[in-house]
Amino acid sequence: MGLSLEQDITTDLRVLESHLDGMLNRVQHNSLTLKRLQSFEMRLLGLSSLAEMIEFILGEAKALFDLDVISLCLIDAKNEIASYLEVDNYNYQDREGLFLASSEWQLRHSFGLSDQPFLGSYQTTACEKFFSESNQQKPASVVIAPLIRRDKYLGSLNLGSYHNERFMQGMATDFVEHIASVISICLENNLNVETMRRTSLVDPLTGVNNRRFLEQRIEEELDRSQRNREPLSCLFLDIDYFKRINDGFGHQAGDHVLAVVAGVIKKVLRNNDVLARYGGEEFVALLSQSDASTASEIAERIRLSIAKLQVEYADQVIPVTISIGVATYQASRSQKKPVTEIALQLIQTADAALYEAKRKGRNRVENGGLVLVSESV
Ligand SMILES: Nc1nc2c(ncn2[C@@H]2O[C@H](COP(=O)(O)OP(=O)(O)OP(=O)(O)O)[C@@H](O)[C@H]2O)c(=O)[nH]1
Repeated sequence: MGLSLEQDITTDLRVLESHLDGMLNRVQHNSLTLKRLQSFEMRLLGLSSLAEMIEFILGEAKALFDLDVISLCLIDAKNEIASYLEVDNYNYQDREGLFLASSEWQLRHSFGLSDQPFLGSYQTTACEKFFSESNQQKPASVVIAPLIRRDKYLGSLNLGSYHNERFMQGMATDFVEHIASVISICLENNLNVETMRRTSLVDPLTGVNNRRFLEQRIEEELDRSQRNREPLSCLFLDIDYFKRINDGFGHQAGDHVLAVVAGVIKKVLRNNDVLARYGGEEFVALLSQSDASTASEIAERIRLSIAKLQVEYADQVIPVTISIGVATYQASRSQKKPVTEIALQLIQTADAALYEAKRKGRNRVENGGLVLVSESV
């Protein structure tokens, strides 16, 4: 009797011990998960661009949370996200796991998604939209968590596992809801920052960049041109007799001409060239990897395209011409100077060439040549 009681107690103790071990393991596991989550959040909050944020979520979260598949769907009704990413040279169209949806309803309708995360088995018709990578194995169970901020639906975070039991209906969703809410805050913040960054550097009338942007970019372009020993050309463009257009057709017609002319110049330039409205009816373009003769050819193409324009406004046709001054910085043939000094020289030389073009009768291109040419070369 005494022995059997002792045996019972020993067995109970062993069971208790193993329960305790199990609990300790779970506590350790949870504390590790919590630490990982905190570090994920801290790093996420420190990111300052949309592209960085997308890369971080798609790249790091998969390993961090031991997922087989992850994707991010962002609502981009006004095509803003696409244009921000494009400007940053982020190849969003080929980024595996990133989807831009044109409307909130596209998601809500296709999935019947409420404000709560969906957890459960992968269902082809419903889930395909969120996990539609070409040759990738489809997940067996998924979580689709809406990203919502101030009642606005921003997209969804989609997690998948090849194991059927990883995400099952009825499981607690606090963890994923928490991550989704932190991502939503970061997404909203980054979108606001990107919008502010662009609007403060864009001229609202013409949609091209403003002088502030040019002043930032010209130094970066010169740095690059020095590093790669490549030429950089600058065009100074000014609409001819613009005052007459304003006086003859009205200020609004003048505004319309400015926007049309900016559009034509932009069309002739390459995507990576810089175009900025410098002042009233003046524009400056920076052409990377373009020597003096290439720059003159491009300027001539712009001049011709504008001379051929038929700008229509309020049933009237407004004739427009433009004069262009060209200047080129050739790293291999120039004196070593700080980029701020080169920038100033480049713009001043192009401006002086423009003045020549005006003096010689307008609707023409004048080339001011190379800046800061070194005597020793
Ligand atoms: N409509 C409109 N006019 C502007 C804007 N900014 C500047 N202007 C006008 O642009 C005109 C520039 O005139 P001028 O500097 O005399 O030069 P111009 O008439 O183009 O003559 P040239 O440059 O010598 O061929 C001025 O009448 C300005 O009021 C703008 O945003 N919209």
